[in-house]
Amino acid sequence: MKIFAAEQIYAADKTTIKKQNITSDVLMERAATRLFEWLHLRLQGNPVKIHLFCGIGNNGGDGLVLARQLKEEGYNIAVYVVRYSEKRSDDFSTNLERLKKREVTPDVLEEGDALPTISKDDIIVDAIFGLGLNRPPDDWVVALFEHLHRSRAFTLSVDIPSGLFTDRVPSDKKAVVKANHTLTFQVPKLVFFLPKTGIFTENWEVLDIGLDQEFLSTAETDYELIGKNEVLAFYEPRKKYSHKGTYGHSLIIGGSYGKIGAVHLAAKACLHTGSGLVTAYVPQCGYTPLQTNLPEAMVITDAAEKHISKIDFDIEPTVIGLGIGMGKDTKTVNALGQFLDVNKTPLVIDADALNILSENEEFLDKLPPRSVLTPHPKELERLIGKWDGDFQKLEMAKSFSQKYDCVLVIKGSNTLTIYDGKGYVNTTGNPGMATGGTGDVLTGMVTGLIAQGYPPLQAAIFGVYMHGEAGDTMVEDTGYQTLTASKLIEGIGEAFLDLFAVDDDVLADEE
Ligand SMILES: NC(=O)C1=CN([C@@H]2O[C@H](COP(=O)(O)OP(=O)(O)OC[C@H]3O[C@@H](n4cnc5c(N)ncnc54)[C@H](OP(=O)(O)O)[C@@H]3O)[C@@H](O)[C@H]2O)[C@H](O)CC1
Ligand SMILES: [K+]
Repeated sequence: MKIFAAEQIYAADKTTIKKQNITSDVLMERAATRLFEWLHLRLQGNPVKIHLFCGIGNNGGDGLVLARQLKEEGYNIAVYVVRYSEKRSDDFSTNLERLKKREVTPDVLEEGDALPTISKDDIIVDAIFGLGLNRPPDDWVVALFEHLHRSRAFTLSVDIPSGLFTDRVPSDKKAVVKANHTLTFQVPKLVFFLPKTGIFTENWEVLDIGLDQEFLSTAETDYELIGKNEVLAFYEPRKKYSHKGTYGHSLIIGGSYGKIGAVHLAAKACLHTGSGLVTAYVPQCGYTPLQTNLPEAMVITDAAEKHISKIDFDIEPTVIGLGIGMGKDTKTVNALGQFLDVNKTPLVIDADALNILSENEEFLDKLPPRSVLTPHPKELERLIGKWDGDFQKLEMAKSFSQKYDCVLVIKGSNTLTIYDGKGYVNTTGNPGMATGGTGDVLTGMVTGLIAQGYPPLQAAIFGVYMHGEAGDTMVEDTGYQTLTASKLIEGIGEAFLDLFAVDDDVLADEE
């Protein structure tokens, strides 16, 4: 699903209004009707008090229309206009009049006014600011946000939590409404997925307001949300007359004394993702544990006992997963530099190899085109430098990826894959995966996909999705705390099966 920038959403509005020959007022009515339906389906006439806080623009207008529809259905509402500006949008004014005709006159809240009492069992609808926010809210509006938060009432934000910009991180956390749920129009917003801005809404949901389909499908966006539909398009079925050679030979290079487990995890994940053959290249201390515990993998050993001292092998791998558990011994650093001088095989680079690249920038020029780099935030910072906010981070990551022609997989709760100026936001995964070894599993999976012929970008996006899906499958049995990297590998098969599983709801409809 595409993630549109705010200007594109405004443009989609305009096109829709023109092509459907409607007024903006009709579009607002449609948007607010979706909000009403959502609430009404859940509340079923429950007399709970609903406090609707409306700004003076179209976000506020949505709130006023919702208030009118709730009133008509007999709900217990209180409506407030948060008068943070003298201006009013036309559709706001039209809907204020319509509401007044139904004998609902909102309380106007201005600087210095007493704030309404809200009980924790009430519901708050936040329609104060939407996509039009262009500067930080005034202090008294921030005080109102804090008041809403202190009430601990369920807070439903319209389109976006008020105070959240679409293109920058707010400098003051208090200046944003903390939403329990956000009902966003037509398309998800990028800020729902970034670490410093995603925290303002616990959940979000898209409401289809019928914006012009042609506009939505043809517009180019900088970001895309990756779910099952998107990765299914990449999936390559296994062929009947195939053999292990058809699915490539992955070489996993890494490990050092005390960190052979990382290679074990990556190699095993690589096998479970479908690589035809997997070989591990490790220091000698890794030979026995790997041969004993992972019989499907072959093992080549370095001359040194405890760390990699020279990368030298006589096989022709399709792809190499490099760096897990490798350490940064001087000999290992030299070995990596010499290896990169001659290597032409596609690479997936993680962990210590990334840190070595950060400390030896000249190595970056030696990477084969479209190498996949999988840093966690600290490793990313070492690679691209310090950033100021999530948006600068993304721009810096895009420049880095362009400069070195590499696919950058920024690991996090919504892992973001960057390539060729675009970002792909993953939707699978859970906090149970924040545990040692899960990164090694990802490296193995992406390597295994490239081995089978998936182009690096698709392998990265698909691998990240499947990695999260495996976690989501397994966590149902284990719970967050007990979800280990080994468990994740067990879930890879389920993740593949899930790609083709028919929804229970669909089956029920057919019966
Ligand atoms: N296609 C859709 O998704 C539809 C969305 N709708 C809703 O429309 C809003 C966007 O509405 P808009 O009127 O553009 O913007 P806001 O309501 O967010 O803001 C109103 C004005 O407030 C001013 N502003 C901005 N920041 C501040 C501030 N910190 N303090 C005071 N005032 C501020 C600004 O005007 P200025 O001229 O003063 O700069 C804003 O214009 C969208 O989010 C949806 O909820 C439609 O209803 C249907 C289609
Ligand atoms: K809002």
